[in-house]
Amino acid sequence: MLNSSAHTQQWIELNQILVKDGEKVILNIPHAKIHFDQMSALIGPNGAGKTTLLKLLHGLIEPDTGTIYFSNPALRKALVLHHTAMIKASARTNLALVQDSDRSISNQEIEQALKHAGLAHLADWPAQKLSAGERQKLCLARALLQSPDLVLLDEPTANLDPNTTEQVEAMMRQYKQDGIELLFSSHQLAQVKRLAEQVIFIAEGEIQEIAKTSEFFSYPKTLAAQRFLSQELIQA
Ligand SMILES: Nc1ncnc2c1ncn2[C@@H]1O[C@H](COP(=O)(O)OP(=O)(O)OP(=O)(O)O)[C@@H](O)[C@H]1O
Repeated sequence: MLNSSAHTQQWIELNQILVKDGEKVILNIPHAKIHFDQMSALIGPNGAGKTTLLKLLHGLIEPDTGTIYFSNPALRKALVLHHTAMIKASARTNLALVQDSDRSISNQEIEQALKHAGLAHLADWPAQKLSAGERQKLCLARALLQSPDLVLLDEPTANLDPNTTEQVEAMMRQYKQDGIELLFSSHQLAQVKRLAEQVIFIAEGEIQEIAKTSEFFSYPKTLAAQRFLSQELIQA
């Protein structure tokens, strides 16, 4: 049984989860309980199942078998995927799309969100012309407008330069300070050490370890994690 720290309030419990594509098993999680009082990072090799797990936790995809329990069934979740499509319209219009699903979001809140994301000067700019970093900030702002309790982020700073990475990380820290729980996937282990208090390590579709970040990097328990980390050290 995989269990993250036991003294927390919000958690998600996965039981007998299988996600398949035809005969191919993409996720196989007999049991895991993930607590969300800490910023959490989802790490693992390419193709391990990180994006699929984020989509599953969000509810964007259903498991083939198994159940997912939330400590709070009304938990509001937002998902920021690595490549988010933009419609051919301004940054403001793309942000305002959230009003389609939540009519209570005011135009004033849209303007505030643009400002907080540092995008006020680009509000009328075509979204397709935004840089990767500006797009990502827009996606984070869009997630925040949904008043989520938990934000799931898929590689939030992939392809971003160090300065923009820092800005996105600052937004993530701010979320956390505002009481929003965060789970992000990343291939940047230095970033994971900087931001995350808890690591969820996944390999070959299976959650192998859930541990405090410092413990995971100092004393990885599973062979899969030891191999993963030693390869990273060789590549560094
Ligand atoms: N819609 C899909 N249909 C079929 N197979 C899929 C689908 N989505 C993902 N897969 C497969 O599931 C496995 C896990 O993919 P996933 O994108 O979740 O991994 P990941 O850990 O996020 O990878 P990466 O680090 O490379 O982004 C891969 O083998 C992938 O090819």
